[in-house]
Amino acid sequence: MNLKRYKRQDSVSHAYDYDAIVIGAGPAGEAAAMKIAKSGQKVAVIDPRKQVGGNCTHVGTIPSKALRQSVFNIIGNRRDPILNQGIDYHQIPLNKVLTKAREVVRNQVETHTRFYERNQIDLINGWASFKDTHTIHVDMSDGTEQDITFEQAIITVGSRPYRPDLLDFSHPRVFDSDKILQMDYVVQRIIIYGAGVIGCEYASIFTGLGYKVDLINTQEQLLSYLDDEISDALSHDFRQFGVLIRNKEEIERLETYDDCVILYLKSGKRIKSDAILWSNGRSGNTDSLNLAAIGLTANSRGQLKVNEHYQTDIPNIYAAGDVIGWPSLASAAYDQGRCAAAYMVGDENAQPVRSVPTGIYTIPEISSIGKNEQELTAEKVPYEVGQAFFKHLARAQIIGERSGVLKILFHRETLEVLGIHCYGNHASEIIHIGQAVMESKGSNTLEYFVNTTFNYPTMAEAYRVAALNGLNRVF
Ligand SMILES: Cc1cc2nc3c(=O)[nH]c(=O)nc-3n(C[C@H](O)[C@H](O)[C@H](O)COP(=O)(O)OP(=O)(O)OC[C@H]3O[C@@H](n4cnc5c(N)ncnc54)[C@H](O)[C@@H]3O)c2cc1C
Ligand SMILES: NC(=O)c1ccc[n+]([C@@H]2O[C@H](COP(=O)([O-])OP(=O)(O)OC[C@H]3O[C@@H](n4cnc5c(N)ncnc54)[C@H](O)[C@@H]3O)[C@@H](O)[C@H]2O)c1
Repeated sequence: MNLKRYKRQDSVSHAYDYDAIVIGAGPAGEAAAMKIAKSGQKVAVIDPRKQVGGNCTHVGTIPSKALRQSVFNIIGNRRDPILNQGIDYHQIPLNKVLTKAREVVRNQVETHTRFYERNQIDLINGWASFKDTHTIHVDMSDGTEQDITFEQAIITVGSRPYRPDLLDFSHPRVFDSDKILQMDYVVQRIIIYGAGVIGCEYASIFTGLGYKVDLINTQEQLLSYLDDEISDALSHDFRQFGVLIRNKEEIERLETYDDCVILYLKSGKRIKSDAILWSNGRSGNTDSLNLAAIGLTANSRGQLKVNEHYQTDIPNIYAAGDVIGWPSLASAAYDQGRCAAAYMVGDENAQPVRSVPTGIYTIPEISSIGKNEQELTAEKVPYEVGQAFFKHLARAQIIGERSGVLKILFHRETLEVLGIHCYGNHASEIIHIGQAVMESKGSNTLEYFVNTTFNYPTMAEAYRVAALNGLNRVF
């Protein structure tokens, strides 16, 4: 254990304005603030946004997921002869499709603001930067400035899209994942540069709206950390929906015009399109924090190093969420923030975040937990596969989800569940049944799924079907 305990001196603590300061009101900051407040300490959260929720609520997870749902509904309506009203979605700019998303953001902000109020957490509206290890300077949104002293602090400033100098993001046809939410004109074609999670999710959204998508991937295959079969299924479906995927390509330059952009690739290819969405990575928001004043440095991606208690090299300063890198998910950010705060208030039994499921909201969804086939093969683990195809499930047929698969990877001798991979709608929900079984000591084997009666008809039944399929392969 590498905990550098910061000794709390009661006589000194009252000399500070706050027991703890949280810098950033995203999921990591919110969770940390709640935990600290519930432990009876005086805490304030600083954020330049007038509303809580962080990038997660305003430009990241929430708007992109709500947008995806609107597009999913549009696709469903288009396929349904009764609901299809002949609307030409090509004529609707993206920022109009976002109407529902804005309502969700509003509701989320209201809900979370109440959490802060009920727990008497002070919200300070401004940019924070360090003066020393116990003083934070705030450039307040009303133009004033103030210095606030604290006993401990946690940095939860999140991340922003990485913007290479090569591109002019002020041009109306050049977007990143924040700016795309304001796209107010109609396009027929779009280039997505970067086929990470954001690039793939937006490829689904744009094809759902009927745009032609050129997806430029700098890697050899889509989302290479996924099980190969799932990654292949995604590539196959993307191509079916009209996405032109170009793997192992790299930008040379981008020419921008009033009515189009032209992307030149190092391989010599050129692609002309109406606009480009750059989705190639993110950087931690550490540059405005004046870290030099406390002797901390961030890496080249603006991220901070922490120990297993989310403590930076400065004992009274912690960090959590996107600013510490892996896994850069809202799901994990919340748990990391709460766990870091637990250590801050002296609870040493808190468990750091280690096992995180993948939930990718392409259309259809992808979700997984545990090892994939490539990893198990490389480790020479004697594993077997059980599969359930959605098209054979009664529930899937009823709701019209014909494409999709659930794969369970298990040890062929002990039957221990080693990995679960799901491709198909509701995958991000379905995965949690398998996750619970994998985490339950003593009953984490395939037998659980065989000996359990599932509601019928359900998507969850896929577990029993896949388990029996897998057992039939064991000899
Ligand atoms: C398009 C997109 C889709 C995503 N989809 C998903 C998804 O489906 N599921 C998922 O789990 N994750 C998803 N993510 C990732 C998720 O949004 C992030 O992991 C999450 O927002 C990280 O939370 P955080 O608390 O670390 O910081 P953030 O949400 O980034 O919030 C940080 C806050 O700190 C504030 N701040 C920055 N600098 C300062 C400063 N100097 N002083 C004071 N405040 C400051 C910022 O204003 C911001 O409000 C997505 C991200 C993007 C971009
Ligand atoms: N459904 C979800 O869970 C979901 C959805 C969207 C985004 N996210 C999160 O948002 C994050 C960003 O997603 P993404 O698709 O932009 O990127 P990514 O992290 O998948 O990476 C895309 C590519 O950019 C490169 N890169 C990353 N940061 C860079 C930097 N600062 N400078 C140069 N290159 C860099 C990476 O090496 C990779 O080749 C991911 O970590 C992801 O977890 C999650």
